[in-house]
Amino acid sequence: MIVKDLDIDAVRAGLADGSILVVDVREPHEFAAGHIPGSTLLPLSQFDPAAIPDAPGKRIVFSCAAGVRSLRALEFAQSAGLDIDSHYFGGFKDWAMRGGPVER
Ligand SMILES: O=S(=O)([O-])[S-]
Repeated sequence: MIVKDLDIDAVRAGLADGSILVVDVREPHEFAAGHIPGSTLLPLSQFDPAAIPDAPGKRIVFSCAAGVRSLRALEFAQSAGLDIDSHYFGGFKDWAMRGGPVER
């Protein structure tokens, strides 16, 4: 499996220049309580690689609470033959702890 661990600076930069789409694989209630602005929800519990949004020109970056489920999502996506290799290893906990803006 190929894994690129992105830190908060890489995620912030990618969101700022529009080069990434953050796909949040937490559960809906976690997403509703707060998420990274511009991220989209695709819970790992119902993970369907075909449901990963089509984001031309953007790199898909999985994110969860603390990097465990996002790694699983990478595994599922790569098993399905998708060219997705990046996750935010610190996840939303890191984002919120470091003062990243939170959307509800
Ligand atoms: O979201 S998590 O699986 O890292 S706790």
